[in-house]
Amino acid sequence: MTSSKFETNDDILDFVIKKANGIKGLVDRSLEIIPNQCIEPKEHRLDKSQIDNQESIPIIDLSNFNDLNVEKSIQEAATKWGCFQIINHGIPIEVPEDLKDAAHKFFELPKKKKLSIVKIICAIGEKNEKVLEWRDSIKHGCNPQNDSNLWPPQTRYQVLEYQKWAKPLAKKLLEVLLKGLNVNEIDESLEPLLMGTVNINMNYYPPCPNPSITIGARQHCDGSYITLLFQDDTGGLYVRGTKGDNWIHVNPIKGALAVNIGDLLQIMSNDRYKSIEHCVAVDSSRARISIPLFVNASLDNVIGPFPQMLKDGEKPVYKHVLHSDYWDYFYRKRPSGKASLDFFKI
Ligand SMILES: O=C(O)CCC(=O)C(=O)O
Ligand SMILES: [Fe+2]
Repeated sequence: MTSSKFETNDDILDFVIKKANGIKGLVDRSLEIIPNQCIEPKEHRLDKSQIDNQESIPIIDLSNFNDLNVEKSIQEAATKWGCFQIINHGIPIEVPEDLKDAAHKFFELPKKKKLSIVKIICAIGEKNEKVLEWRDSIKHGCNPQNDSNLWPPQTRYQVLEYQKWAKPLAKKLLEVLLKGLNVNEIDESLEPLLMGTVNINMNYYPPCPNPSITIGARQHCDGSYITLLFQDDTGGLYVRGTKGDNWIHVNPIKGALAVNIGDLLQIMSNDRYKSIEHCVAVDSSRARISIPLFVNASLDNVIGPFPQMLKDGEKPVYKHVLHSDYWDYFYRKRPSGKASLDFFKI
């Protein structure tokens, strides 16, 4: 790496965000020093002393999905952890593997070619901090109103194929989770609320010369109902353990998917299920790919605890708010960890 040719921090933001070169563009310029705009404040870095190798999140075998014990393990994992991995989920191994290869192809395109295709999303920290996460992302909106012709040709076919398998799986998982709340199966009236917006993102974490002072994805909860996450075998995803301040590594398992409970399900379940706080550390020598599928409400839905949660006189923990207002708040405040739920709290 050579020394930075950027004069000011604004130059970096301009290069990475406005000119959409991404963090990969920075790495390709072989900077010797990590730019200030990518140095994560200490309090948001992953504290290695809190990594707990004693705990691990449940691995649930879905070979017998309709078995009541399997349903119970899913509901228990969502209650205790907010996160679990699933194996034998029915998606043929080559489908996510092809998706991963497609992501590499896209992110490793020469800069100009990549930029002419699509805008890269860069995640930036709290308003006044403006620290960039060490990753580049793209989003594929998998909804009737989204036109897949606008997706990169390098990823289009693979994402279409993956969503064919992953969307029904997500729906089935949601159905089991709702069953645990005594909410009926997802019928026509519930489907727009529960699966109104489905997005498949691709995250590319370039190798980082000094991973201890950067963060791939800072501590957050997903704003979804659930997220299905495919990760490659690099490792680096950490979730909150049950002791409050410990972090647990989500060990990559070939072909497995991690399932995260998001804020929407914590709210709708009036705290029965817990959204999982998580973060990603980057690697010094390998680029990492992860592919989350976020199952969300539509922006014009009103979100609040299901009436079934409150029918025996239980007090609501959350108020009803317009889903789009939550995202306005999220992007304005960039809340860390579980603070994303504060907007809904009564
Ligand atoms: O890369 C990962 O494993 C997690 C990514 C993530 O948390 C996100 O995109 O919301
Ligand atoms: Fe996430």
